[in-house]
Amino acid sequence: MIAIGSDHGGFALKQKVIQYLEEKSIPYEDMGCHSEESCDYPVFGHAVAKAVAEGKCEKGIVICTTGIGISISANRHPGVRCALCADSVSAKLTRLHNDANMLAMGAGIVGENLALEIVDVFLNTAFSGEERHLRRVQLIEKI
Ligand SMILES: O=C(CO)[C@H](O)[C@H](O)[C@H](O)COP(=O)(O)O
Repeated sequence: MIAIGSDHGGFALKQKVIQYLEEKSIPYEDMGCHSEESCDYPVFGHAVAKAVAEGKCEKGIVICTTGIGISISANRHPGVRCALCADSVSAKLTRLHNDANMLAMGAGIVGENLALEIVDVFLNTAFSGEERHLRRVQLIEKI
């Protein structure tokens, strides 16, 4: 199950990502927002991160205008590793190396086609599991 959320700045792109998830028959939970009316990105960053941190959803996708505020919010949750990606190489490497469990994107930064490519790579790349990467991920959690 993928948790997905955005603020008003990411709403339109969130709907495109949802369309992609539906086309691929990937189950998801839309945690809002539900229109382009102005709202506050931390509300949705926290909601998606909570679902991931509690294990209710395997991964999360969050979108705001820059992707910055919503990723900062998500990364306050222990156990959440939210990667802000604007290219598919970063999306691949953050799965392989960081075992990122959340993806953040900026709707004002990436276009629709690139965003869907990033989502596709993020969801279809497994953590490498290599010892050095595992050790570093464990060190992230050990603050
Ligand atoms: O990018 C964002 C946070 O990092 C948000 O999506 C907002 O768009 C941004 O903070 C600007 O706020 P505004 O209310 O859309 O002017």
